[in-house]
Amino acid sequence: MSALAVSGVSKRFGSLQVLRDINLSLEKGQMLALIGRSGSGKSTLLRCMNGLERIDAGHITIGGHALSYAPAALRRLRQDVGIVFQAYNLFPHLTVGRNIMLAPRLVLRWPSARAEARAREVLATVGLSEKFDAYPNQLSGGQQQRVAIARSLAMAPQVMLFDEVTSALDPELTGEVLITMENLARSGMTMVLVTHEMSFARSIAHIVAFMHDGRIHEIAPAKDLFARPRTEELRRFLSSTL
Ligand SMILES: Nc1ncnc2c1ncn2[C@@H]1O[C@H](COP(=O)(O)OP(=O)(O)OP(=O)(O)O)[C@@H](O)[C@H]1O
Repeated sequence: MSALAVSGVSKRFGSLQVLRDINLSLEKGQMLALIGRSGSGKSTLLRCMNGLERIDAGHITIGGHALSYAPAALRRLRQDVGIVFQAYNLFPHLTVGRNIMLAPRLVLRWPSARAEARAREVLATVGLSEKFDAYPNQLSGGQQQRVAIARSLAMAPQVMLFDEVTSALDPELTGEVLITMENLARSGMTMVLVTHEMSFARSIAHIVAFMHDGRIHEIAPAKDLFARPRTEELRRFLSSTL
């Protein structure tokens, strides 16, 4: 059974067709990178995967559950699918630990001690155990992004989505987020990431999908896609990113 399956998905915003007949499937522990020009539909596809955007046609299945928009099903989906954005959106007035404990406390209604234990566990996963009592403004951008990842992990998702998570970071901080994501992949997490950084996609993803005009134009194992682009569109895109 796939950890994530997308079949025949289409989506339009008014008269603009943004996604056209998207099909893909990921096994547990696989990492997919979505690449392509600005406006090709990458973020929209990612947002459809956790119900932030509604699809017009097709099906999305996560961990065997079909996506539906009934409120209870959406709540369940948001627990199963974590999403991390370019902006970390940590609450500045709460410590790192409290930021991470918030969703388990409010959504899962966990008692404080259990939420704290979970927060310490996921903070260790991203290599920031010693920052439990720090405030976000005492951390670097890379550290804040790792806290944002930990905050998502606290809900024990089956799939993690990353939208341009390194774009706001200085290049020297990108590496630490990359290591965190590689460790997650090794632990068996299924992941989808949107990125403009080809070196990031090349070094971290198992599978890369090139989106063009709302379609998956090429999809292949990372090493094949970059070494042997099959279409003129991908060749042109890759040379524009050099
Ligand atoms: N909420 C919305 N309402 C209307 N149009 C939208 C909305 N969100 C996105 N779009 C349009 O859909 C198209 C695809 O946008 P999307 O953000 O998915 O592209 P992208 O490939 O992720 O681009 P980028 O790399 O710039 O983030 C664009 O033309 C965009 O302007």
